Amino acid sequence: MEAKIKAFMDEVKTRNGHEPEFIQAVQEVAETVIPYIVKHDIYHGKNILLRMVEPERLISFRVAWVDDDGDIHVNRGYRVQMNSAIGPYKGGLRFHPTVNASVLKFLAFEQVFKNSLTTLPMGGGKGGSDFDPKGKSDDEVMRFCHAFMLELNRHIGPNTDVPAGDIGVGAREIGFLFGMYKKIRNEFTGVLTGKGRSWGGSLIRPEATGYGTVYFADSMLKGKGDSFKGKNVVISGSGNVAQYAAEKVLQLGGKVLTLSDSGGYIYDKDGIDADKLAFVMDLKNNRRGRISEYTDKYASAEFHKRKTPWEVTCDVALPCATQNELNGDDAVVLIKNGCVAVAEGANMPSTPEAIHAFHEAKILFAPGKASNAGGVATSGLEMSQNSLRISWTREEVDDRLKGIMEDIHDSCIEYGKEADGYCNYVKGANIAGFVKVADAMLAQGVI
Ligand SMILES: NC(=O)C1=CN([C@@H]2O[C@H](COP(=O)(O)OP(=O)(O)OC[C@H]3O[C@@H](n4cnc5c(N)ncnc54)[C@H](OP(=O)(O)O)[C@@H]3O)[C@@H](O)[C@H]2O)C=CC1
Ligand SMILES: N=C(CCC(=O)O)C(=O)O
Repeated sequence: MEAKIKAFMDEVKTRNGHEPEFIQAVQEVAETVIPYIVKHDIYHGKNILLRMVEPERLISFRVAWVDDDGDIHVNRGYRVQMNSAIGPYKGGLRFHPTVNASVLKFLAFEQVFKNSLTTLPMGGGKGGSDFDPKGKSDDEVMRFCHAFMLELNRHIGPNTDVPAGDIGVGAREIGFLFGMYKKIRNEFTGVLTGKGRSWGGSLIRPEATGYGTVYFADSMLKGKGDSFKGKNVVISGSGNVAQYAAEKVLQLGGKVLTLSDSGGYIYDKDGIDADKLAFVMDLKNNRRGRISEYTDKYASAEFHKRKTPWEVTCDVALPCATQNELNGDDAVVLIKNGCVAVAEGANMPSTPEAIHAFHEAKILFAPGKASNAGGVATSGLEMSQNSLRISWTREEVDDRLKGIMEDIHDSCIEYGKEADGYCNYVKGANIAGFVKVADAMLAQGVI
C-alpha cells in the first residue's frame, strides 16, 4: 500500500511540486483514501483521485486599484474552481499577503471534501487575492473589492460558483463585492453568502463556523461521556471563527483562556467571559485593533508577543487562525499538559507531525474539513433560503446547523472507527467526503 501512495504522490508532485500547502493537503487525503479505493472495485481503473486533485479550472487575474493618496496598486486575484460534481463551486475568498495558487488550491481541495460532508449540494472552490486589508481605509477596501469583482463576476453565479468569506473577507468586504456584482449583472441573487441580514443573508451565518467547531468537539466529548462543562479551552485567532467558537464554549460551560493574532496571544487566567469577549469583538470588528490591546483593558491578563497559545495548559484546544499554526512540538506540549481534544476551526492548522502525535496519543482530533464545516453548511442554508425567498429564524438555522454537525460526526465514526474503538476522524472525514463526490464523478463520465 505504501508503494501505491508513494507512486500517486510522485505523480502529483511532478505537476504541483512547487506548491507545498497543496501537496500537504493531498498527501493527507491520499494516505487515507487510496487504501479505500484499493478495497472497492468500482473505483479501479478510473483514476478518480488524480482527477479530483486536478482543478476543473484555475483563474488568475490582475486587480489594479487606487489608494486614498491617488497611488496606483496592482494585486493578483484568483478563483480555483476545483470540483462541481455534486453542486456549484462553493468556497470562501481570502484576502491576505500570503495568498498564492498553492494556498488556494489546498483550500479548494479541502473544500470539496468538507462540502460533501455537509450532505448539501455544493461543489468545492476557493479564491482571493494577495491584497492585505489590514491598515487600509474602508474606501480603499471598497475600491479594491469593486476592482476585484469587475473581473471575478465573469466566472461566478448563483448556480455556477458562490463565494463567501474567509481570512480578511468579512461582512464589509462581502457587502462591497455584492454591490458591484449586482450593478454589473443587474441581478439580485444568492451569488455570495455571508450577505447582510437585510439583503439576503442568513441568521447564524456569522456565528456558524465557530459554533459548528464547538458543536463537533462537543459531539466528540459526548462520545466519551464528557462535555465542555468546566473545561479549560485554548483558542487561537481572534477573528470571525475564534470569536464565535469562544462564545459557544462559554455557553456550554467552558472557560476560554486565550485568543491570538499574528502579533501574539493573550492569556487570561480568570477566563475570557462574555463581557471580555464583547470587548474583543468591538476591538477586532469595529476598531480593527490588535489583540495586545486586551491587556490595556484587563491588566491581570498577559500578552505573549510573537508566540502561539499551545504552551498554555488546557483540556481542549481549538486552532482557529490559519494553516500550519500548530506543529509537532506544540502537539507534544498539549498532550503532556493533559489536553484531551483538539478540534480545528481553521483550515489545516495542524501540521502532519502534530496530527501524528495526536493519533499516537489517541486523543480526540477533528480535522478542519469536518469540524469547521459549519460555516459552509450555513452558507448552504443561506442559499436554500435565497432560493425559497424566505428567511428562517435563528433557532431554525441553529438547529439545522447543530444537526448537520452531528451528522458529520456520525459519518466520521462510520468510516473512521478502528478495531480498538479509537476513531481516526481524519480517515473518517476523508473517506466519507470522497465517496459522494467520487460516485457522482463516475456517473458523469470522463470530463
Ligand atoms: N470564515 C469562515 O466562514 C470560515 C473560515 N475558516 C478558516 O478559519 C480560519 C480563520 O478564518 P476567519 O476567522 O474567517 O478569518 P479572520 O480574518 O476573521 O481572522 C483570522 C485570524 O487569524 C489570524 N491570522 C491570520 N493569519 C495568521 C498568521 N499567519 N499567523 C497568526 N495568526 C494569523 C488573524 O490575525 P491578524 O489579524 O493579526 O492577521 C485573525 O486573528 C482560516 O483558516 C479560515 O480559512 C474555515 C471555515 C469557515
Ligand atoms: N471559508 C469558508 C466558508 C466558505 C463558504 O461559506 O462558502 C470555508 O469553509 O473554509
